[in-house]
Amino acid sequence: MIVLKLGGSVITEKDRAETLDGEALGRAADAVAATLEAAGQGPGGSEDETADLVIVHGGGSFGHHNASEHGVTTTDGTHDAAAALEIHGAMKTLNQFVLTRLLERDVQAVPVHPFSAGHRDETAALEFPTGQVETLLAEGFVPVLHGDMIAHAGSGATVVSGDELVVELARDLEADRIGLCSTVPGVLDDADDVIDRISKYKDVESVLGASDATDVTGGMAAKVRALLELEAEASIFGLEALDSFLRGEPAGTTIE
Ligand SMILES: Nc1ncnc2c1ncn2[C@@H]1O[C@H](COP(=O)(O)OP(=O)(O)OP(=O)(O)O)[C@@H](O)[C@H]1O
Ligand SMILES: C=C(C)CCOP(=O)(O)O
Repeated sequence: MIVLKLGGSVITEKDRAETLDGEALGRAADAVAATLEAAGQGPGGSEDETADLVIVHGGGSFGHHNASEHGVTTTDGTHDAAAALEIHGAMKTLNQFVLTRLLERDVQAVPVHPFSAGHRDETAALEFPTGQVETLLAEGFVPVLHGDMIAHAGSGATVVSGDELVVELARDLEADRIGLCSTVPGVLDDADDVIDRISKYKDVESVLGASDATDVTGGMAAKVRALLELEAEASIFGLEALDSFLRGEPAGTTIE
């Protein structure tokens, strides 16, 4: 079981509103298709083995810009349905691009829109039932989720990041491999070298920042913090290492 996040910073041009990075998305889709084919789920595969894969994608220049304009974050919500729908709509547009690129490569990708599936309680804890994802996997689909809006008790609707969804899914589905593919080759130290392993937040706190682009969900700092909550190891790596990650090889930074 692999849970893979395709970061919005990879598949879009994050500093230009609603602009896809079609080439990068195509490369990511190629890597996914090749992995499934090797495991027998693609057009040339033997179907003797299967590789369960759940994909989550982030927002990049879809979603973050809209959320920022409406002052909506993971903690500051809105009761304005039009604002919520605009943010959700931007994410669904990007989701459609991702699904199309995967379907073109015979990956049996189907959407799961988190706005219709989960909620946060009064303490902001995320409740995300995964029965639909498990059923889709068992039926041979590749569920494709995305950062989205989510009902939030007492705050209307807030943003849920793809990173939070990765953590929930990885825990519930007992993922063997968890990867965040981002626009950087890993978590970088203050000399811009990739940090090999991270086991404590305080060891790297001083080098962790937000995203360079418009981002309402906390950038690298939020990613590392979220992944450290998991018992299983997770990796943060760049697009050039996606093939290696999917093959089960080390990639980028390992979060223990
Ligand atoms: N120490 C660090 N190492 C690497 N990147 C860092 C670091 N500190 C801050 N960053 C920023 O974090 C960004 C990656 O986080 P970001 O949330 O933009 O990624 P993403 O998940 O790919 O995109 P999205 O949130 O749109 O899905 C990098 O592009 C960089 O600007
Ligand atoms: C901005 C929205 C709606 C989702 C952001 O998801 P992320 O890019 O994974 O943090």
